[in-house]
Amino acid sequence: MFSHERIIIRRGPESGLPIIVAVHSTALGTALGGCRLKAYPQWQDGLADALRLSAAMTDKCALAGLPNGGGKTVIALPTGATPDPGLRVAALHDAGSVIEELGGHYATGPDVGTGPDDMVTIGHRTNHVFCRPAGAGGSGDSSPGTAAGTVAALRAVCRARFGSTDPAGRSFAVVGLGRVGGRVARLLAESGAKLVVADVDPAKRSLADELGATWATPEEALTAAVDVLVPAALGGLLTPTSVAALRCAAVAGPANNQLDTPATADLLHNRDILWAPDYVVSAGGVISATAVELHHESPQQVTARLDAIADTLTEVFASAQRDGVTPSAAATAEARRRAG
Ligand SMILES: NC(=O)c1ccc[n+]([C@@H]2O[C@H](COP(=O)([O-])OP(=O)(O)OC[C@H]3O[C@@H](n4cnc5c(N)ncnc54)[C@H](O)[C@@H]3O)[C@@H](O)[C@H]2O)c1
Repeated sequence: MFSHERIIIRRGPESGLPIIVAVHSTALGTALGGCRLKAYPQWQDGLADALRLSAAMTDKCALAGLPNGGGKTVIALPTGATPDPGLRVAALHDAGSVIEELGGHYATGPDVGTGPDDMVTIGHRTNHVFCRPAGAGGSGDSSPGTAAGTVAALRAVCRARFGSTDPAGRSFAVVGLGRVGGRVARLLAESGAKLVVADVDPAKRSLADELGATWATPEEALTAAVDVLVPAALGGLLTPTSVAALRCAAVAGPANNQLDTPATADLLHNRDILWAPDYVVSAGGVISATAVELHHESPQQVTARLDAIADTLTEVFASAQRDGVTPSAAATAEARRRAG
């Protein structure tokens, strides 16, 4: 079903590249969604990405309790192309001009292929942009917020699965020790959790040693006998094959798009492994990125929003159990209820 409010597709006048801005919903407020700069076999593949990701942002914002809807910008590069700095600036200016035309119905931030510095460039054409570097008046790195929201989510998972929110004495396998995963591992260790950690980058082993965690290969961590598996690297970790090999009671982490297909949520459910939908768990990033720049909220309000991720998950788990559906289905139903 076609459900998007507005889609603009334009050959950028400065770059000549396809600029796609999809506004899925403004029912709750300004649509939010990052600017993706990526190579696609056909520009239409970029359009498909913009449609899918903008709809997902509507669900994410609704479940994060934000007064916002979902949108997305895609700058579609030809396959194999790496834009020179001049073309990159031109493309970001083109995207900014389209966003400005939307008059505040949509605001953008970083996504695959763009970062906080690029938001400064987009900001030459529009003020409807967030997550600029802290030195440029923005909120800077969103990963501390994502990590804090993830830990709140893990507490809700522990309550649902083990009857207590306390991670002390519980075991967690953290796969990916990057900006978010490294912080999550540290916060869990400080709470007295037992950790197995993994990363493809051997340099991350020093963090494992510092935290007193067991270092493992990503494959070993995935199938470790732990209470909770925490995916914090790339998406697509949960497949029919990997789910069959899991030895954890729950899976909850910040990695985006953890399921290879939506049907894998049923496989987890059938194995009685509690899966916390990733777009609920990882919402701390968009919450913290927009709090200062768009919503002018105090640190206390931001903390309350991050903590509320736990309440949302608790509601999702309860309604899933009540209705005999997966947490994934319950989260989608709740998002639709909130976003109208
Ligand atoms: N940064 C945020 O605020 C934010 C917000 C929402 C969601 N996320 C998602 O959280 C995940 C982590 O984000 P990040 O910002 O920490 O990224 P990052 O690039 O800083 O860290 C990713 C880490 O995973 C490791 N890694 C890559 N492939 C791996 C594999 N196969 N097995 C084990 N480790 C592997 C990398 O070496 C790196 O240390 C991503 O899926 C991201 O989309 C991040």
